[in-house]
Amino acid sequence: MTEKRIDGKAFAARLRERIGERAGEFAAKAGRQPGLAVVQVGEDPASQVYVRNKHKATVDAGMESFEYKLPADTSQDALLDLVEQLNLDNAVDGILVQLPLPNHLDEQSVIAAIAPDKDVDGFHVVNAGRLATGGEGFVPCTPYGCIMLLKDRLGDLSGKDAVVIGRSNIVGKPMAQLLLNENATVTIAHSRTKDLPDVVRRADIVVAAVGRAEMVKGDWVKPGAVVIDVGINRIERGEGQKAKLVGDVDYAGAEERAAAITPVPGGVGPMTIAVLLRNTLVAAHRREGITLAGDGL
Ligand SMILES: Nc1nc2c(c(=O)[nH]1)N[C@@H](CN(C=O)c1ccc(C(=O)N[C@@H](CCC(=O)O)C(=O)O)cc1)CN2
Ligand SMILES: [Mg+2]
Repeated sequence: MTEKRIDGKAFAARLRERIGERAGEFAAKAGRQPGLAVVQVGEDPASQVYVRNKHKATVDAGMESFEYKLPADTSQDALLDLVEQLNLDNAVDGILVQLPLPNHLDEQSVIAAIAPDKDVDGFHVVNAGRLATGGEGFVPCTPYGCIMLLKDRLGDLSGKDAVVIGRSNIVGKPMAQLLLNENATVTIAHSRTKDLPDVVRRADIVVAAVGRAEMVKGDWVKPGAVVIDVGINRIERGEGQKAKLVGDVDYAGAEERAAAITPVPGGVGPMTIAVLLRNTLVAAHRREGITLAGDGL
């Protein structure tokens, strides 16, 4: 019997291995490695971990990693100047500005400054528009990773009833768009949705991306549904104890009814970095005019 728990960590590790092989083939053809520039402003502890993990995963996959760590008081102009410099740098295929930025910086205008064809996060409005209209762009890494896990478990998503809880630009909206592109029937639920438990109970696929610890209860889940938990919530446990990570779904309750479910940690999170490498590989091929078979995976 297939295990209920969807092991995103193992799935992502296999993906990174294949991407590494493709990066080697690219380097042999192009005479250079694919390059990813990651910009971090300030010292948010979670961001430090994610940026460190991105650097390691990039190097392990045979790609070049360019890291820029700027002080928390960096000005908007200085950050925009760096982005412009990276837009013009031929060794850089992908640019990522780690979010969140310190409060005095305007995230939207920083994202807008990234060249769309180097926007491996898929956050630029041009890429959001391409996703919505069927163009060739970059899809945000976390939702793309969720779709990969869903297709791996369910195969064809056509005709499935899907509920996405959360409407952020970086997860909820692109997730809904990707599900629609797979011919699912999609509902986007949010803080003003009426009778949320009943809306969720109708779904074959539940994607929770609200950022509220264990908000989705077990008895909201339709028996046999597939549950994808995007939430990463840190629960402090007092003096000297490590914080506990939980998702947006009550895992123990939901697992009893779901056909399959992603854990936190070890579910969706690791897919984010694997897809980032995939997007960087795709960007490098497009920029060099080298064909990459399939979708790069
Ligand atoms: N520019 C971006 N900023 C942010 C993104 C993004 O995709 N682009 N996403 C998140 C942070 N993020 C990557 O940047 C990220 C989050 C979580 C994980 C992950 O592997 N999580 C682990 C748990 C790790 C932990 O202990 O915290 C898991 O779920 O198993 C990877 C990447 C916000 N910012
Ligand atoms: Mg801000």
